[in-house]
Amino acid sequence: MILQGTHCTGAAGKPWLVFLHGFSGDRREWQLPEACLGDYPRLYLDLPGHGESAHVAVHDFSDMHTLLNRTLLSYNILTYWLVGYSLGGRIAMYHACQRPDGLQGLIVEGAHPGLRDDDERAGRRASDAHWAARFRHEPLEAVFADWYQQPVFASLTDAQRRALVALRSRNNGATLAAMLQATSLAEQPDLRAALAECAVPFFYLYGERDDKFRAIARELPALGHQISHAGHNAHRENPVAVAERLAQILRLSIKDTL
Ligand SMILES: C=C(O[C@H]1C=C[C@H](C(=O)CCC(=O)O)[C@@H](C(=O)O)[C@@H]1O)C(=O)O
Repeated sequence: MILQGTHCTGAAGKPWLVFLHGFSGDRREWQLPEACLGDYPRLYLDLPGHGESAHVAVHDFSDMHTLLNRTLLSYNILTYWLVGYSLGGRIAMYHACQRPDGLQGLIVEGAHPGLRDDDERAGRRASDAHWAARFRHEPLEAVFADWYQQPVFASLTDAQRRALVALRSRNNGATLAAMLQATSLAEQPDLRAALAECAVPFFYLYGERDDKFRAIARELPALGHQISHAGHNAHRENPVAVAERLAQILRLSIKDTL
């Protein structure tokens, strides 16, 4: 079993860029201008429980790491950069902390490195169990209408919320719920110490209107980049700025290694 994805060819000698979307998204959400990244080979994956990987399930982060490794191998991807948004960023950070062969760099957008406090974990576990029960048993339109009222999405306009609710309601509620709990922030180790020892270049993008993750960026041993005119989902709200920043990061990092 591997994850389904879309792969795009690139210039010889360039590392693969592997994109991991956020909770309730899918591979298609990375609508980044081809002009910025087109000469890199790219793989856009659907995470377990999502898109064309809806039938794929994982039990925990270790299982997700093993599945990602198997998927990369099946695409014969031997050297790559990981680009992960939110849930995809947490999965990418966990993967990087296992020091996988072939990983050249880590770019994370608006993702949490892990909770420090057991009470916080217990609270998050209960909250994610509540959301999971709603995703399993209620109409997705009603659940996502409440989901996008969470503080992390405070910067969204009503029109942006309506568009996201319509888009995200095409998911399978039961498989979303399973992934939400299997890879809940409550189940993720606190990765801060391991990230500080991260053996590859580590970059962290955040939307200028995403107060929560702008603050988290300051705690991390990563080069932080603010994306203007954007909230939590920066690549959706300002794809040009995200693509240009990715291209700059790659250009400068790969030049340094030549
Ligand atoms: C509510 C919080 O966390 C949830 C929101 C963001 C994460 C995500 O992937 C959402 C993607 C989107 O809807 O655009 C999600 C996750 O990391 O799994 C969280 O469950 C919060 O305040 O951190």
